[in-house]
Amino acid sequence: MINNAEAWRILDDADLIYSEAEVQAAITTLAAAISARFKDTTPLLLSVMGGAVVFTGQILPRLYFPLDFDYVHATRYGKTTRGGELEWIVGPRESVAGRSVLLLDDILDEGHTLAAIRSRLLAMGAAEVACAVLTEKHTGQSKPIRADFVGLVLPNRYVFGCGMDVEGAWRNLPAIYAMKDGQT
Ligand SMILES: O=P(O)(O)OC[C@H]1O[C@H](OP(=O)(O)OP(=O)(O)O)[C@H](O)[C@@H]1O
Ligand code: HPA
Repeated sequence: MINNAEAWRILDDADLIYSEAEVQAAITTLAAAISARFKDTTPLLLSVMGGAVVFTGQILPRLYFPLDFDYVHATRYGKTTRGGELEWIVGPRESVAGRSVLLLDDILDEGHTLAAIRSRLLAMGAAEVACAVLTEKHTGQSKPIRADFVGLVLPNRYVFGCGMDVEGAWRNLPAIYAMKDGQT
């Protein structure tokens, strides 16, 4: 991980994109939309670790329907700000067969992570796979997947906070920041 001084420098230089209050309002709105869609379904919620940890913890108590909960762990950015090959750390368990699955993640960026997870779940027999993301980045490029539920739209910059890390740091911030242009 980057050192303490570097982490503070990145935060000092960053631009606030969404305040904590805006994030909380978006999660409340998302929770209502997801609850309306799944109230008769009892889906399996799968949190995509580690970035989804904050979003998952904040949205779960606002979801008003019976659900099963589990997680997968996959990464393709590691401690960098550029995506690479997807590395599986914990895959889905066999119990997804026949289930309606809702993936929760912090960010849909280029879309390769959620697309790969969805493919693997469908290959394991999941009946349907929907995606809810706290944020989606407007990359200007086509993506291999669409999210069914999107909380907040992001500019095409490297962001951090609310579960999203910059070189391992600052997942714990309650608001969302963008790194100063040219810093990545
Ligand atoms: O749409 P994509 O371009 O594929 O990027 C999105 C993914 O990138 C981040 O994960 P990361 O690989 O950084 O691992 P992390 O969850 O441990 O931060 C994030 O949590 C998403 O899962
Ligand atoms: O902009 C980002 N920030 C943090 N993590 C990410 N994973 C994909 N894109 C990003």
